[in-house]
Amino acid sequence: MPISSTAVPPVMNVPKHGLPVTIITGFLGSGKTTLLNHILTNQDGLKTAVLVNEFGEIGIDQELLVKTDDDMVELNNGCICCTINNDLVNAVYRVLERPDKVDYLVVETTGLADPLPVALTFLGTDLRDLTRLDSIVTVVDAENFSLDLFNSTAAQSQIAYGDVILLNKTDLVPETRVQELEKRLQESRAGARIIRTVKSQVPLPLILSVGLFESDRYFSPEPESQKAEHHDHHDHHDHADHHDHVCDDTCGHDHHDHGHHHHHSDHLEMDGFISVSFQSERPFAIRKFQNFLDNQMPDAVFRAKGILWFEESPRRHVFHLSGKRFTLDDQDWTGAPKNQLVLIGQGLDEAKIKAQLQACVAPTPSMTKGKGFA
Ligand SMILES: Nc1nc2c(ncn2[C@@H]2O[C@H](COP(=O)(O)OP(=O)(O)OP(=O)(O)O)[C@@H](O)[C@H]2O)c(=O)[nH]1
Repeated sequence: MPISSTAVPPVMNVPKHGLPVTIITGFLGSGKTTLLNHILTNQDGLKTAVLVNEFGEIGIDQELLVKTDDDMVELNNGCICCTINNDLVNAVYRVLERPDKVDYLVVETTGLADPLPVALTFLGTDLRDLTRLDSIVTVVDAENFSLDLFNSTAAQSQIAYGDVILLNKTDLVPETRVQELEKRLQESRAGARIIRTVKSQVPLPLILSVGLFESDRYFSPEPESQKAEHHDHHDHHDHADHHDHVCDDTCGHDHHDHGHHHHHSDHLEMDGFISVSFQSERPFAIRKFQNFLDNQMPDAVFRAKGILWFEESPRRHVFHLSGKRFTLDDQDWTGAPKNQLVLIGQGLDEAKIKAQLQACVAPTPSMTKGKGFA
């Protein structure tokens, strides 16, 4: 890869320009964290810093990412998708100012993020001179994808701005479906490099340091293919230079009041998604949790992920649900066992779901005394 690995100069002399950046985007559960793990385990001597932005109060992704020294930088769970964002700018500065040289930066957005404002954060602030936006990589779930995905503007933008599109989870669908999706993706994002993957396994030279990002597309006269759809997405570097949190109209959402300060949850409500987070210091009773999954969890839950602890098992269980499919993989605990679970979907009744999950928690041993349990 064309990235130098020269001896580390003293911190003040580290050239701060030109850190290559790849943005990983893609809808909920498409395989972004899986891709990040693939990158981190195959980075081949490069020092890759990672910024992860999650939707939900609990950061599950940090539990799911492979550990590579101190390469991981977690970004707050605040939304980085809605406007030029100081949190993101500050996090990138922290990466640039590290004493040990970082060769590459990968930013994973939430599954509900529009990647364009994230890109504009790199192009429209002082970061423009310190970083080099290499490409936007969009991960698509071949099993759950549809072009009108939940009427989510973010989901559509993810496709529209992908320089590389990984058509992932191709193991879960027939070849005819893969071909149909390839055709549709090609139509909606002419010129993108589309790569079929299973478990986001892609040769890294195809996605990193590829120089596919064309900033001209973002700051010059509107490209034909995007004209109708993204009319508002251009010539916003003036706004960006202000580094403020006032939402401009770069985020693709349907804002009517452009002057107001805009909290991140507003637009997520527009797309109708909310997240419900649950934690407990006591394990679940496995049959109760099974009952929750089978009979109580609303169909509107599209994505769930968690680290689960069951009374009946000494293992740590990693739980994923995407669409209708769920998996439960077991591992050894590294820290003290506990339950951490995030559910994301449209129109969820947060209080009800929390109460249902609370009812899955196994009674403390003292409560079962005298009831016939050993
Ligand atoms: N069968 C199959 N499962 C996959 C594939 N890629 C990822 N998965 C699984 O899909 C689930 C979601 O993957 P993640 O990488 O966590 O997805 P994500 O895009 O980071 O999810 P969010 O951060 O919630 O948006 C996990 O259980 C993965 O193991 C694939 O190609 N095939």
